[in-house]
Amino acid sequence: MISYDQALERLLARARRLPAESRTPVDALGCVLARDVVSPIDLPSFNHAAMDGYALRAREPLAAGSEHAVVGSQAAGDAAPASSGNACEIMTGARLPADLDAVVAVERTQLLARGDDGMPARIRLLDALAVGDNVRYAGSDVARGAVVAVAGTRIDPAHVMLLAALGVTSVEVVRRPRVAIIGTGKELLADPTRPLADEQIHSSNGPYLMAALAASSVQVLSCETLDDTASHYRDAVLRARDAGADLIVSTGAVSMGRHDFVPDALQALGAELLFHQVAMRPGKPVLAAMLGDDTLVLALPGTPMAVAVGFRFFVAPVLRAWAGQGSEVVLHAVLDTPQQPKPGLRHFLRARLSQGRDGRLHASLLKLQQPFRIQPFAEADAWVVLGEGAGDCLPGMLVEIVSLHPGVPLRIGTSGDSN
Ligand SMILES: Nc1nc2c(c(=O)[nH]1)N[C@H]1C(S)=C(S)[C@@H](COP(=O)(O)OP(=O)(O)OC[C@H]3O[C@@H](n4cnc5c(N)ncnc54)[C@H](O)[C@@H]3O)O[C@H]1N2
Ligand code: MOO
Repeated sequence: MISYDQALERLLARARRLPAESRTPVDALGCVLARDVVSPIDLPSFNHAAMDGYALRAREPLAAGSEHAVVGSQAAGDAAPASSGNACEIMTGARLPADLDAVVAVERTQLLARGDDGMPARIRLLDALAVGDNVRYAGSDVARGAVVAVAGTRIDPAHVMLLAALGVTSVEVVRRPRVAIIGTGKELLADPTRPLADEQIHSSNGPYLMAALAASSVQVLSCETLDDTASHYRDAVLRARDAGADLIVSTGAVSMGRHDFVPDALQALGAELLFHQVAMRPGKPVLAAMLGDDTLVLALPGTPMAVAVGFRFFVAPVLRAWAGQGSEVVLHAVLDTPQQPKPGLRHFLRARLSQGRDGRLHASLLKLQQPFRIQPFAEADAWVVLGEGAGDCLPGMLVEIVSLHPGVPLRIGTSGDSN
């Protein structure tokens, strides 16, 4: 049986980067940039007022109490007016007239006179004013030609705002991976609107994988639920491959039982076995195989936590490699619960996180860790990963933690009762 690290290495050795495609920034949400994005313009693109008030010329600093004639009014969207040399009424976001270089907020002035048209004609400054006061300079946010997002960045709404402000109409992103899901087991009821027979269970692995994959911006091609017939599994695998799946994730029928046909079925299809059984808990019976050069099959054990671990610790790193992203940053927390992991196995344990009074992140293992239990998964904040040689783990030691779902920041409980 190989170790988790060896298994992951074999997977990543076969993970080629997916091709790039062009998308609008909004359509690129959740996709990973294949190339750096360079700004085509300065942002802001012109010097503009940060306040509603008056634009003045302050090359020589203007003293508090100084009086100024006001000519004209400039609102956001107005073209730059001809230079008058006088003060000019101005609104937030309006382009600064070419010869003016400072803005005073209207409430920091005294209005001395209005013109016949009712417009401000003369003002007095309540404070001194210097060049650049309340001016937002062209290029002060982003300079034209600057790299604003690097290849490997996952586009989030903040990037969409930035790209839109720069007038970027298309970006090169890595094509979304195409994944097909196959659930096996004649006990499974896939349609929750139908009544559950005594011998049936609701299928939760398929919906979980659909949700987890969608949250990773993967295109889910299909989600099939099959009985325990090997030929049905082979047909479903071939259907998924022919539909263009980069990855087929199946659940169940991969262990030692009479009905665990997956290893033989994949062999019969001529798949190249990468590994079967990994020294880890949960999820030990996991199998990986290549169907040709382009389709990876990950056959996860059916037990719900074996599926969750398989997704988080095998599927997620492969998705990163396909997107040209490196491995995730390794995070640590102080262990609050003693644990005696079985030597030689990599353990993935569900934990609650809190920020202790010492200001550090603390991980408290949930009591019920059996892999069939789903409730503690929904209560957990993170995975704690214990290595094969972790030995007796005592409270106070630092342990590796991994967010429950890829791409989602760590959820941290608010109890704060750790010390
Ligand atoms: N003799 C041995 N028996 C088992 C071993 C072993 O080493 N020797 N390993 C155990 C481990 S660890 C796991 S994990 C399971 C995995 O078995 P399979 O991959 O063959 O999975 P199934 O038997 O098909 O299902 C296991 C369990 O999960 C339930 N299940 C399956 N699919 C779904 C689904 N879509 N939604 C919800 N629940 C599902 C299924 O009903 C079973 O209860 O094998 C151990 N046995
Ligand atoms: O892989 Mo299993 O989930 O330890 O029962």
